[in-house]
Amino acid sequence: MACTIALIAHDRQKDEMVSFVNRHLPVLSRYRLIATGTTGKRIQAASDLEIKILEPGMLGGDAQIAAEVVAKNVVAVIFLIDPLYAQPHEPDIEALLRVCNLQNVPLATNLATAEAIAESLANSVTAHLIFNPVSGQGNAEQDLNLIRELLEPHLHLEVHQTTPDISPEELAKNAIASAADMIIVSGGDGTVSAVAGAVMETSIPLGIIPRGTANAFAMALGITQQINPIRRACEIILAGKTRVVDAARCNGSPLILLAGIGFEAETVARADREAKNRWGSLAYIMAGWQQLDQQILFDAEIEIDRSTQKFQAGAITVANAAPLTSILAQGTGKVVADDGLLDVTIATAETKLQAVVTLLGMLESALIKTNNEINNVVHLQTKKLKISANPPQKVVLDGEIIGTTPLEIESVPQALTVFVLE
Ligand SMILES: O=C(CO)COP(=O)(O)O
Repeated sequence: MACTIALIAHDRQKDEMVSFVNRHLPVLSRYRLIATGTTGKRIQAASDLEIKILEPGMLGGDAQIAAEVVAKNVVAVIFLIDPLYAQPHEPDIEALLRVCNLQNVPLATNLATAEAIAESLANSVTAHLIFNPVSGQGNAEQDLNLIRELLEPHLHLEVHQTTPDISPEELAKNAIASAADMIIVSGGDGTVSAVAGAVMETSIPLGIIPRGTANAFAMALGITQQINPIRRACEIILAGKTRVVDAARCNGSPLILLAGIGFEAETVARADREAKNRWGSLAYIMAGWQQLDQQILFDAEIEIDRSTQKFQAGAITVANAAPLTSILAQGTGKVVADDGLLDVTIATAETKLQAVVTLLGMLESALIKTNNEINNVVHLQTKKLKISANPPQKVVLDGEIIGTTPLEIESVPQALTVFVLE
């Protein structure tokens, strides 16, 4: 977490420290702040800044800050020293100054240098990385070290790891609240979707470092590759080129890839964690083969613009973005991620002609397309729709089962700014 600033002032410099902090609130609020005991309390009383207060300097506070510097957590130390007074804990002060020099951490011991550091921090980029350590099949510790090695020389990186108790969405909301210049998510599609849900409509650019099983969103945007995917993703983020793409909401949850009921949902439900670990993305395909001859039909009802149509279906997918490999979403070819439309693909039980006739009533608000190569598959595009099924069907949303039908899905055009290759 090399995104911490340490604040320390000797007694006759404390007023100076308080007014320095108040002058630079917008910059300082973007960082995690730590301070020695009395300094921290003075700053807290004079501002709304969140600050971690350590022991008073005299009781080892400087030594605690030195330990954070050694742990590479600190991006700058502002230490307003009293040059006219000898402190009883001089050895601790010397140790702190020494480790800053050893670790090459910017260190201000007077106000003029503190101002120069504040100006430099105001011009630097703070990135919050939301990292899911249990995504995919790689070695999470090695992956995180590589990401830090690649990104930290260029931006102030604050790393937040997801745990069973702390969701990626919660971490993303905290990052937004601390005015992050960019948010980077590293994990599988579920983690990317949760973070994107918090980031959508904020205009904070989103970097994606895919480390999941399928990485479908990164694939759909062309920002992943087989060889060195982490290195490639970091290079794309550092290059700074962004693209604005759509997102969607499904029953109030974020949707960046697709919602599926019937075949797609049953397939995901079958590809359990053990299978995914063993087979990687093959797990989805294998589960699909098993599902194919067991798929039962259901009565579906689709509502678009208050017009409702009923038919028998085996699978329905509603895609915001989808890689070319996601066959069921690609009714007529490429799903376009920035057209403001959802791509709905319906595998019906009837002949395609009958299905098109059934759905013709929707033509006013939805565009119906068909692909001659695939029988019984109808494709349409719309901004929003409702789907219900009888019997109720499992629903998969961006790779995770979220419950059962009914569904209400709405496109949120131009909701996400994502770092991309071109
Ligand atoms: O003595 C200090 C640093 O050496 C400052 O400590 P306090 O912030 O607790 O006064």
